[in-house]
Amino acid sequence: MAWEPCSDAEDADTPKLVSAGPATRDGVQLDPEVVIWDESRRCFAFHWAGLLEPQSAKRFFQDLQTGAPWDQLKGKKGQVMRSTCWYVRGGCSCDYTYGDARVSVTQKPSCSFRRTMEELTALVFSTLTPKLGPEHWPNSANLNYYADGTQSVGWHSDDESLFGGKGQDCSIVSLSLGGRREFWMALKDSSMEPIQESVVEVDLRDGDIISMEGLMQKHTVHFLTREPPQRAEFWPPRINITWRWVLNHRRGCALRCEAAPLLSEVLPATGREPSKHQIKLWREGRAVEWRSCMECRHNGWQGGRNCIEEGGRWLCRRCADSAQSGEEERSTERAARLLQRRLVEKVKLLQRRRSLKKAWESFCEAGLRDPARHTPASLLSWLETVGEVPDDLQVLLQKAKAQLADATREDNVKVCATAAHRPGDFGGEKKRGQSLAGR
Ligand SMILES: O=C(O)CCC(=O)C(=O)O
Ligand SMILES: [Fe+2]
Repeated sequence: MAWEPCSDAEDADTPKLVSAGPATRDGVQLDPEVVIWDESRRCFAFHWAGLLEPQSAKRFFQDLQTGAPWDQLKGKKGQVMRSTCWYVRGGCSCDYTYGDARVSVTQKPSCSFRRTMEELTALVFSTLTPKLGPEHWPNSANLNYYADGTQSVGWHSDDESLFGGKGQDCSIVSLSLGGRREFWMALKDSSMEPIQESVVEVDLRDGDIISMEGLMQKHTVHFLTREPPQRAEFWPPRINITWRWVLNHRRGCALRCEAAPLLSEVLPATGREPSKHQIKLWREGRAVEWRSCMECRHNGWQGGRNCIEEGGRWLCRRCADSAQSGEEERSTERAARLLQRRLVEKVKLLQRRRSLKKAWESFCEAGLRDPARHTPASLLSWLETVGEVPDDLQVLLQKAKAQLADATREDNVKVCATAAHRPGDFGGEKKRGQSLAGR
């Protein structure tokens, strides 16, 4: 079964989703990609590429990398699986237990860590869901630090009773900072194992948000893939923050007796027409087999991942994409060049006004006054500061900013991809990856 609607449907009330925002940055609406819209199971997931702008993503990454009270989680053989940290806010003091780990609240988080988390929470939720008052923002966040590609999280659901996600709608909002990693979601079978054919693969990059809402934690599991140790260093560190709403507070927590309103009661109606069943499966109806990709031999899970047959070879999504993307890349480059030329001309034109010439010169404090030597991102940011982005470029501006942000991130990622796609002799793992308890 790929991901068909189920006959034993869940409650069909229109979902009230944090993801219905609508997310808005600088007055411009940012529409997510629908990754999962399954009304029959009440499962919803959305992806915003680059919701955080690269400069703030970078600053928050640095602040958290050095300032969060990380605890290393170790596997049975003593290897570091990842580092974690649990943050509570708004009066909640609950610990978080999952698998065989209990993540205690840091007794006295440093002022600077608290400040960073509060600032980040405010930035993310005022952008993502501007209609939701701060009093309804999530009261907790789980943070993960992955030092390289070997560190990951095994298949699991965040279905602990703390969040009530087995019986009622439960929203989780996840922010990625730093290196790109692959995030997989799948329907789970009766033994909590992922159903391989239903695996949905998403690349998460710096500044991206992915949400899981409704009954995702009841029906699905998710996973952050691991890269083989031979190429671990090609995967830059990544931080992930998943905000959650603790509903069932523990004994001893001041919020235990407070009847918090259900998030669904305070959220505005979705405004989104209930749509057809929509699952982002990359292979578009083509037959898949679970096997080791013949190109990259990525270890995926249980020795493989979904692959399609391409010219007699079985390739994973990433390798099939790079086999087909030559032409696409050229047209993206061409579009970027045309945009750059247009922006240069605009800046030159504006410099004929004395006040704007001065503004441009002070913007170019490092001495690069020739607009042609600036990147489109820099030209755009100056045009924005002087309120001179032409109307017809507004939409393009947002798109270009996202693309440029992506391209900047891709610089890093290209290094990884080159290495990751180098055929190697590191065979897929034959053993099962991580168990749920060992996540
Ligand atoms: O790092 C990620 O993207 C996933 C983290 C996660 O699933 C969790 O913290 O429960
Ligand atoms: Fe999770």
